[in-house]
Amino acid sequence: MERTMRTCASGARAGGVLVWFRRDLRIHDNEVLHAAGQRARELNARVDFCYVHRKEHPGGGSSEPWHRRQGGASLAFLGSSLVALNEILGQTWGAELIFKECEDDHDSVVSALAEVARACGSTEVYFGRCYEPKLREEETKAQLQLSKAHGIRSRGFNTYLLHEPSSVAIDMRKWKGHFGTLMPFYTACKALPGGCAPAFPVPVEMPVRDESVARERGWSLGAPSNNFRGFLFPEGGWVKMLVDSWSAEGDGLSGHAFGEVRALQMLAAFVEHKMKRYESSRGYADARAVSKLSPYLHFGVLSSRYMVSRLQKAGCESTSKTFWRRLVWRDLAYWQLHHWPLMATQPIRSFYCRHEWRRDEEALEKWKTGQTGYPLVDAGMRELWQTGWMQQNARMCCALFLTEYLNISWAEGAAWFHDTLFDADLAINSMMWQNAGKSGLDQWNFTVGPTAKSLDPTGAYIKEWVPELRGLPPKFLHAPWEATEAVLAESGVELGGGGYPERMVEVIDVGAAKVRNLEAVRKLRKEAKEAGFVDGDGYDIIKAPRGSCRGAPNKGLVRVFTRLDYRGGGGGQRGRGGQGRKRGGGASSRRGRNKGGKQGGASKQVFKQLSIEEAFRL
Ligand SMILES: Cc1cc2nc3c(=O)[nH]c(=O)nc-3n(C[C@H](O)[C@H](O)[C@H](O)COP(=O)(O)OP(=O)(O)OC[C@H]3O[C@@H](n4cnc5c(N)ncnc54)[C@H](O)[C@@H]3O)c2cc1C
Repeated sequence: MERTMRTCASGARAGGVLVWFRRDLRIHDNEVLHAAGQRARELNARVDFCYVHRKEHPGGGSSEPWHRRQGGASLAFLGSSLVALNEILGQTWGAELIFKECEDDHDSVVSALAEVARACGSTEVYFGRCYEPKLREEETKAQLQLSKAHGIRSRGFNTYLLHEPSSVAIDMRKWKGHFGTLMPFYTACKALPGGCAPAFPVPVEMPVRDESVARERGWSLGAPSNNFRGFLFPEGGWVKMLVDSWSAEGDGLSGHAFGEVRALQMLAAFVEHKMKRYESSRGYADARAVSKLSPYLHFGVLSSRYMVSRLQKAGCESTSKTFWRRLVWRDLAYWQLHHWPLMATQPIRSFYCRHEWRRDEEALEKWKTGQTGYPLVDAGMRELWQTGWMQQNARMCCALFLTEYLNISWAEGAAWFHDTLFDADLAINSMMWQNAGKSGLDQWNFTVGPTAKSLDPTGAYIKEWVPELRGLPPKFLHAPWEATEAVLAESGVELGGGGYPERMVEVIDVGAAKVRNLEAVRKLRKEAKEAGFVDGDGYDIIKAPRGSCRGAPNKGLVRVFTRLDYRGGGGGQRGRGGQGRKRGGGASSRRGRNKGGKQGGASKQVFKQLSIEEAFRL
């Protein structure tokens, strides 16, 4: 990045542009910065930069202690990213990031913005659009009130996604398969005019002020970092452990662990060293072939559009089709959130709200704290707690353990992940947990069982996160209960008592546990069938939200993928004894699956008897 210090000509008139950073905490590929710089030059004025922090995290709302609050871990990542942003603004243009804290309501955000704008003499506010329902609402309100009450113009830009969610509609005249999975979405994205816009370079010049507005007013600045740390890390302990675990992440990379410099270095290192191995090795829990870029993407420290252009140059589409589509999955999650704004808590297949989940606080707590007695699950959950991150197949393994084996609601799991993940992302987390709970658009057609060796063939991952088992010979690491008393004694391993926990009683027989869950799903689907939510071929039917597709038959009633074992057929999953489908292990490619026969089938008859309103009131 080229560094240029450019201050505003003395005597510049008031009337500048305030850049309101949100989920675009970077200076590379940021259209907001280009537009603001250009506009300020037209006005012969200055650009100022601010971040408005709602005291409650946007995903939150609970009154639990700070560190348990929704989004707690990702809040730590946010704080560190703001420190890094302030540093890079200073280094690049000699600018500062004004940090303004306010209450957790839209009016307070608008007041804070207006106060900063007034202090800076800004008459316009430019920002990157956000796509979570609460944040969308926030910006709509801000634009209206800034204009009406304060005479401040505002402009939003898409700095976050490859495609605006509202612009993508699946063409059901051309797509004959299931609705809402990756391929029809990807096809719809590719059909959009203009495709994905090119990435913006870092602006060479930026008209910024000489003096510090924040210091004059006694407001916080990004630097010194204590301002953020004092606010965001009040308890040390857990949060400090998370931040330190990422700061220690070396890979020979230099600089701040959380800013865009690090993200760009990580992307370059991924392309050079890991991309070729992604197809074959992405499924290992030890993260040897994945990018670990998720928190940077979540907060917009890394631009997804820039990432695509970098991957394109590196020939990713042919080297790793799966990685090439990862950011399409990300867009798909936001498209789902756009159309199902309540999907963090409400099943997309609405009738799955009748699923009889178990309520069992003790079991849930054991799962959260990595004390289930299944080493792979416990390793994942402990890594999550200690680092705020877990590899995708490990996430799936832990998620399926909760939903399919313990029959505890996906919503409980989603809430815990949302609190403890560094990359906690309302859209992606909700999509994945809905799928794990079978109420999402894409019921997972596989299982990653709690003893699946494919994630950790040598047991090194288990050894790292479950130190109680380190002495065991590798062949027993996934199932220590299979070791004889003599082997346990020789290895210095104790099961139960003060040692590693015995398996939870309800899942000692994993086969029976899965059958319990299968029966619960079949029961609710029986009722759903009577109500007309299941078509003649046994597929679930949902009503496609307005704007999500074109040309859907049956007044927008569309068929969604439904597992074979739910439809009454044999095992709907490949693999035996809880093994993952294949080593690469993703949730995608189910060859032939999406060619799903005729749309609607016999359900047309059923729906004739029930009005749509009646059906969807159920
Ligand atoms: C139960 C569960 C919960 C999850 N919750 C989150 C979450 O809150 N936030 C989050 O970012 N990811 C979530 N994921 C998706 C995925 O596990 C992570 O994105 C990935 O593990 C992050 O590691 P990475 O950056 O090395 O991924 P890579 O494999 O290197 O992929 C690169 C990027 O692509 C995107 N991506 C990858 N997989 C997916 C996916 N399935 N859906 C959408 N985008 C994807 C992410 O932005 C990721 O950083 C969840 C997965 C599961 C099974």
